[in-house]
Amino acid sequence: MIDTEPDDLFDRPSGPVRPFEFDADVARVFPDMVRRSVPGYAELVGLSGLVARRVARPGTRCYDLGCSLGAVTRSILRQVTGEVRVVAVDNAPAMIEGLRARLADVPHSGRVEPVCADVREVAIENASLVVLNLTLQFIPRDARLELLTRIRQGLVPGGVLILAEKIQVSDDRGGRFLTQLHEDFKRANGYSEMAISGKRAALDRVLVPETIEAHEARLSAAGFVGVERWFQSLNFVAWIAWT
Ligand SMILES: C[S@@+](CC[C@H](N)C(=O)[O-])C[C@H]1O[C@@H](n2cnc3c(N)ncnc32)[C@H](O)[C@@H]1O
Ligand SMILES: O=C(O)C(=O)C[C@]1(C(=O)O)C=C[C@@H](O)C=C1
Repeated sequence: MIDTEPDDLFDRPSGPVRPFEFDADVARVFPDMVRRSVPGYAELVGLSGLVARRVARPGTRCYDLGCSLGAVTRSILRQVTGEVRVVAVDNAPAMIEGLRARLADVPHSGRVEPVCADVREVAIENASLVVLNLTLQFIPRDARLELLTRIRQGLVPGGVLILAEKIQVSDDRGGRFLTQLHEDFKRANGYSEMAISGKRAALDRVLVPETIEAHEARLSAAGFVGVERWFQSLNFVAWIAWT
């Protein structure tokens, strides 16, 4: 088992803001970063495996799009036995390298196909499950509908999409409260004020969140006939969408 290193990437004053990138430094600390930054992350990953168990059919594929180090891929492997392949896609070479290393001692990892590519360039075919866990938010906004439409077209009958995103909250008291609580969550997990504000600046215009309403309207526009919001922790929301 490969350990994660502690995330201290934003703990030093860094001069001009550099846009956030999924480079080798982020890949090295990613498990610690995502656990301390995304409330409910472990639960979401575990539940995604249970969704896979329910929907994956022998002879089909599960896609983990924007797989990072493969937490969702491993969750699927833990829950789904039998003839199901998992296609794990990320365009960050350091993430795919880390995924391969983490699969080395995982049972049934021969069923995983790691792919280093842009998710917009990857064919989605014969899919019983597609997972976009905290990935769509990094895709240019004008490319999101086309990606979701291709995913919907690649699903077999009964197949589902799991979409999980940081959401844009409204600029009212309730929305501001969620944002403050998310920052409290980071503080409670040991992030400094400098780290919180440094990362906020680096993510600006890189992670582009949208409202719950915008996501749900786009899922319908992409042709999904059923959309269920099944998970929310502060300003992180997940949907299941089916054809
Ligand atoms: C927040 S991480 C996803 C976390 C991961 N799904 C998990 O559950 O641990 C976002 C990932 O999406 C990847 N990514 C962003 N844009 C991408 C694109 N256009 N194509 C492929 N991967 C992309 C990043 O490299 C990064 O690893
Ligand atoms: O919103 C933040 O501050 C985050 O850190 C969120 C987030 C994400 O949602 O992907 C951003 C970058 C890292 O990948 C981990 C978590």
